[in-house]
Amino acid sequence: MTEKVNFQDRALVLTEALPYLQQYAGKTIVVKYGGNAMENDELKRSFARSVVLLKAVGINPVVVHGGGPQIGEMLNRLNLESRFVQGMRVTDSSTMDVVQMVLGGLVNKEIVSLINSNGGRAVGITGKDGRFIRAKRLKVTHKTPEMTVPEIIDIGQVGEVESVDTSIVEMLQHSDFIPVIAPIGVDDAGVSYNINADLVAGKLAEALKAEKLLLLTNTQGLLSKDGELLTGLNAEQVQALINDGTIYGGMLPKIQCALSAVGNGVNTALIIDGRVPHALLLELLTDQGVGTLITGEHVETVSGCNG
Ligand SMILES: Nc1ncnc2c1ncn2[C@@H]1O[C@H](COP(=O)(O)OP(=O)(O)O)[C@@H](O)[C@H]1O
Ligand SMILES: CC(=O)N[C@@H](CCC(=O)OP(=O)(O)O)C(=O)O
Repeated sequence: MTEKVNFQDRALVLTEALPYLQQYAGKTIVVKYGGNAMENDELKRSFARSVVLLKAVGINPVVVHGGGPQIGEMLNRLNLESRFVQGMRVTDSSTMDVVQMVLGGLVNKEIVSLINSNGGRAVGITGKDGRFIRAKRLKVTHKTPEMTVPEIIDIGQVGEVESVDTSIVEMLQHSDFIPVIAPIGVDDAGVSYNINADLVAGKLAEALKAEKLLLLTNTQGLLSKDGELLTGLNAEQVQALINDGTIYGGMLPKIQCALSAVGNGVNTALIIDGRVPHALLLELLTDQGVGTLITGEHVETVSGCNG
């Protein structure tokens, strides 16, 4: 009897997925997999299986990964310092070497292998491949009320995305591969740039005209100072939360790229908890959407409904 109920529950879950499968069939979903959401092997495996499942049912996932904690760990092993300014890693040339080793090598190939060993066909690239992510040096400034002009802070080889050539990603998608992208860009002179992975995911989602941008991180979503999930915010309210320090560090580029993406043609952006096993499937294919939804009009909390 118990078994019968279980089977019925499973069938219900599958039928519940039908409208979402129909809605997302053939659509591109850009998934940013944050280094903080890669907590353990089981979570990484469940992420890879979710990505493979999405591809198998006709959705086009494009993975952009981070790896901030993994870079930090390697810098530590090499006795090099990790320093951040406004959420961006200060990147001198030795740090850039480590960033390329860890993001383009270790992390990228681990995700590729996990997807492949779970039946998918992933290809890992950085923005230097085919020079598809053109970058320029990110200008960071700082101004206190006492200062008349902002001071420029040199944070080294940190880049922002200047343009994205989508042809290599589209070629992979059309050949049924799953692109797995490390956030490294290059300029005309061949200089490499360390780019925050949220910014790459946002710009790529815009360039690909993606249906959704999903940012998987290690919090439930955008939180207030009391740890409550935030709801119903517009861009101005978000700016106020940045000014009063509620949004800081790694959440800054996340919320900014999400707002930019939905302002530039991506239907919705969501910040979701990547520590929940199969968070991707829960968000996309069930009624149990979780996290903070960002649309053109406002930022809201999704719970019990799919954004
Ligand atoms: N208002 C906020 N709500 C949730 N997290 C926040 C907020 N402000 C700052 N953060 C920080 O942002 C972090 C997520 O960004 P980050 O560390 O870069 O993760 P990821 O590796 O997933 O990109 C959270 O762990 C938290 O420390
Ligand atoms: C400029 C800059 O800060 N780049 C990031 C790139 C990795 C990243 O963004 O990783 P997460 O998504 O895990 O935070 C860094 O060096 O940590």
